[in-house]
Amino acid sequence: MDMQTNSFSKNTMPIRLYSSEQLYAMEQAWFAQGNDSFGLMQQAAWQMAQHIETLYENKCRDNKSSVQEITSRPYARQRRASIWVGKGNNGGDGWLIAYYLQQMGWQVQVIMVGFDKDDSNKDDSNKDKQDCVSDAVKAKKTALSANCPYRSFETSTDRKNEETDKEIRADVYIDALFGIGLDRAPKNVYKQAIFAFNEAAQYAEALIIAVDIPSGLVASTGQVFDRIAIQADVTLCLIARKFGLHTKDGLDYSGAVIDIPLIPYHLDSNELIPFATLMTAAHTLKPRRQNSYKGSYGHVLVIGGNRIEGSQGMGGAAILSASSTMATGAGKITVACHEAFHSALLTSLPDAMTVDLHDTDWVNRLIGQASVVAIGMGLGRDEKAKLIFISYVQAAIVVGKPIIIDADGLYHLASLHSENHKIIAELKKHSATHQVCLTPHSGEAAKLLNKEINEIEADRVAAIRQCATTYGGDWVLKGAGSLILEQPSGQAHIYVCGVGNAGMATAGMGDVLSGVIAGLLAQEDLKQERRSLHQAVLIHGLAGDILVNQTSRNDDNSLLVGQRGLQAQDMPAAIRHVIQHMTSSQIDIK
Ligand SMILES: NC(=O)C1=CN([C@@H]2O[C@H](COP(=O)(O)OP(=O)(O)OC[C@H]3O[C@@H](n4cnc5c(N)ncnc54)[C@H](O)[C@@H]3O)[C@@H](O)[C@H]2O)[C@@H](O)CC1
Ligand SMILES: Nc1ncnc2c1ncn2[C@@H]1O[C@H](COP(=O)(O)OP(=O)(O)O)[C@@H](O)[C@H]1O
Repeated sequence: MDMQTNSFSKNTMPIRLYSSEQLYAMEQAWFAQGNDSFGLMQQAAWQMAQHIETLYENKCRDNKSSVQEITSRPYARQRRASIWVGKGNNGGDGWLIAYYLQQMGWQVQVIMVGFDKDDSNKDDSNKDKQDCVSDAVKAKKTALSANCPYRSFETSTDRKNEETDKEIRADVYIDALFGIGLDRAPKNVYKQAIFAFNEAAQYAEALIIAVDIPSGLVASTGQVFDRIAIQADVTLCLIARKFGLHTKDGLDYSGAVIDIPLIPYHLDSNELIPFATLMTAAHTLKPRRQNSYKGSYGHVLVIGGNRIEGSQGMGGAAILSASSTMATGAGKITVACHEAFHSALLTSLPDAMTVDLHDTDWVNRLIGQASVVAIGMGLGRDEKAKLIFISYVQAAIVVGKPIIIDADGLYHLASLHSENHKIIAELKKHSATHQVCLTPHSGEAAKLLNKEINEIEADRVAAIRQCATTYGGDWVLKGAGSLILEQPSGQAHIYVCGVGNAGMATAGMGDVLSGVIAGLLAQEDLKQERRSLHQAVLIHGLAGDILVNQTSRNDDNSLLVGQRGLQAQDMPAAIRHVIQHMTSSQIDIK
């Protein structure tokens, strides 16, 4: 991969992401080479303890109100850590962190969650002989032999009325309840413990550290069940980056992620193919040739913006898409929309040419002339719109054009799939030799796969893979941490978009994305990866970030909008800004 990128964020290198299964496989491969599993746990915990101390010192330093306290005494009182442990190896890490922190002079308290009533006093020598929990048991014994204070977590029913909370009010709360082994919703004592942990840590205004992954977050999917998860400030990620930290709920619960690599898995010649790749920087764009003209940068045909009799119009979708296309630098654009919107379109985008969406002869002729066809944005879902969709997609296939399908186009595609319409197979065949990009959100993906939205959300990677297998082409599954699946030579690779923000959760943002994709694809002077689908998604996300100032160098404050109130119509100006930075020398904006 060409690593020349232009960054609007601190980390510019792509980051390989892995699933729980891959993480376990890495560990096993390491142990199979004769390396000791408890030794690895000790290393992990020791390094985490060091990080925790540094993070806490940094927090104190950054916290202006405590500056005096800090300067007047390095540690006037002992630093205090509350470490919540589960029964698995993640809990094992927690016990050892307690052990090392205590050695480093911290006052620690371990809160055991899910242990049997008398587990705390039990001699674990028998259990020790069992393989499944031996490292965690050894870790616990290590901590107990050093007299680390501990107690069992008390559920609301266990707790006696007169008893007050016995927990220390800690400076740092450490979550070692579940790691990558979490495979179902935390219930009963675990659920209560997670809520109690969050509440206690927030009340104490403490630093919240998650060991490996916040408990409650599923490493392979980024899903949190019913909002039951530890809300971390920092996640200390062991061995390799977990996919779930960077998409969906992971973005809300993980905080800053610090890698603790531990084993040299990347040096292994049988290296695992990553589950996905996290991208936060776009590829730099080369300047245009001086001796060029509009035809050198492609002609995009946007087909959408319909008005269905008796219902509302959707001209805005086509206008937003077209404006974004032009903002990326496409040479020419024609919009095939309902005649009722032509004047509105020309008022907001005089650069565009227009044609009546229902004038099939003209539109078919234009499909032959265009470099890229983007169809579906505000196209409408009625039968007439469906027939138009079929006819224009077929025309684009016949003349061998790249096709982008979004919004209502995806709706028709889903319905055509359920009817076994031949266009599905034709499109798939076309996608083997031409670029076909499809951009559903979870609701649209659910229709395309004939599933419920929660099934899509439960495993977005599986969903995007299934979309690609069923329909062919390259895909974006939109949302927080959008997934992008590209299969340039038949081999699917998944990217996670590491930029973008919740301000972009507004109507019309998807239309903007389809415009960016079309605009890049049309510019054939750019190399393949510079007009790839993940590049388009990154530009879209970076533009959204510039508008809400999630970049360190937002030198054009006139663009600033903020998350609430961000509108899709703000995007073209921001896209131009991003493209301009990407075309000049590398700039670090965060
Ligand atoms: N020696 C090692 O094997 C190492 C392990 N490491 C740590 O080990 C962790 C993985 O350990 P484990 O595989 O033991 O997994 P966990 O510690 O995440 O716990 C898994 C256990 O919890 C149970 N469980 C899962 N979901 C549950 C739920 N919702 N409610 C109740 N119980 C639930 C599972 O059935 C299983 O028994 C990593 O995340 C990492 O923190 C690291 O120390 C690196 C070295
Ligand atoms: N929370 C978020 N974080 C990052 N990006 C987001 C977020 N919410 C929405 N987006 C992005 O905004 C766009 C919204 O698209 P879509 O839902 O199709 O909107 P519409 O149909 O109204 O045009 C997608 O590219 C999506 O990834």
